[in-house]
Amino acid sequence: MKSKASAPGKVILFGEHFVVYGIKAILCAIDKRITVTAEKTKERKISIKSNIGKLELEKNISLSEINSPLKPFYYLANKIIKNHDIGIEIIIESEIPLGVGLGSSSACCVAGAAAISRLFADTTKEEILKLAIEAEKTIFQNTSGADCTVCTYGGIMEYDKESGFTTIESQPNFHLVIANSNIEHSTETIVAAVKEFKAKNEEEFSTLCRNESELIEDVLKELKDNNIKEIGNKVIQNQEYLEKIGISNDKLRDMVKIGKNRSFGAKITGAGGGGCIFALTDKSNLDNTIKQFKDNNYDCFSVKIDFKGLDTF
Ligand SMILES: Nc1ncnc2c1ncn2[C@@H]1O[C@H](COP(=O)(O)OP(=O)(O)OP(=O)(O)O)[C@@H](O)[C@H]1O
Ligand SMILES: C[C@@](O)(CCO)CC(=O)[O-]
Repeated sequence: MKSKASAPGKVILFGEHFVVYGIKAILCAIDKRITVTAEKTKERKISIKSNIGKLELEKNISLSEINSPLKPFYYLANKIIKNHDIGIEIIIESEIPLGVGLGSSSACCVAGAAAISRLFADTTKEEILKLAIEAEKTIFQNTSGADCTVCTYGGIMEYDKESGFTTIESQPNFHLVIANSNIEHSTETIVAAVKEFKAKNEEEFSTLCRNESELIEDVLKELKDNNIKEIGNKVIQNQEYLEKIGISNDKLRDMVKIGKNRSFGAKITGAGGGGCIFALTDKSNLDNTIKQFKDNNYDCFSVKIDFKGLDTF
């Protein structure tokens, strides 16, 4: 028997990094997915295959001995099958570029947790999310949990570490144009750099947290009225806060400038340091925004909000 699950990637619209320190963020799932297939095998091994590599190991190996990006899958498989006299084969297929802020790791953890656990039981989304966050912590200990949450439930939501998520019901009709700097980042490293910035600039950081929090409350109001122009202005404002905490660079700044030319606003999304920016558009300026990026030789594509979230089949 095979068990298959897919989960979407994500874009953080507002509040990355600050969310790690308890501030609310607004994020949405996007229509690019990772699909994981899991199958029980007679050979008592855990075998994982993906476009980024392969891993085949016995059960019950200590995680500290595993130095592979496929570690979250090993963690999930071992946790779930360790007391069963079987092995497991896991296959990963991805439409989400890796390490560029679009939530490839969370989509992997959510789809992996669902595909593997559902070989044995009808796990709920809540149980799957809990497993996925545990798995993500094997590569990124300090995760706020925001990414796995939106990859599980889909749609657009507000999220904070303490209260979890609330779905935003207005279902805005955005088109997001994503431009990729093609500079890979490690989320863990950038989050650690922000922690250092905070330690050296406590006062400035708490002012920025307050500003971000106010900005997010304003955006939540604008979302109710679908006021895309004003939301675009808030995107521009949020980018300024990200500049201040040091997660931007010359290439990202150039991309944001180009993105702003025709769209309602543009900013980094996710950890930064490299990765992607998005430009907020609707039908009226989608094509012109894409053209701006292409004319300047930047890789770009448009995405829409995914309202489905985790899918199992
Ligand atoms: N196709 C894939 N196959 C297997 N594992 C993958 C794949 N894509 C992503 N991953 C997992 O996700 C990790 C990349 O996570 P990272 O947090 O650095 O980037 P991201 O999730 O794309 O960006 P962000 O967290 O900023 O949204 C990889 O090291 C690997 O563990
Ligand atoms: C940078 C960060 O805020 C988002 C990464 O996609 C980290 C996190 O929320 O875990």
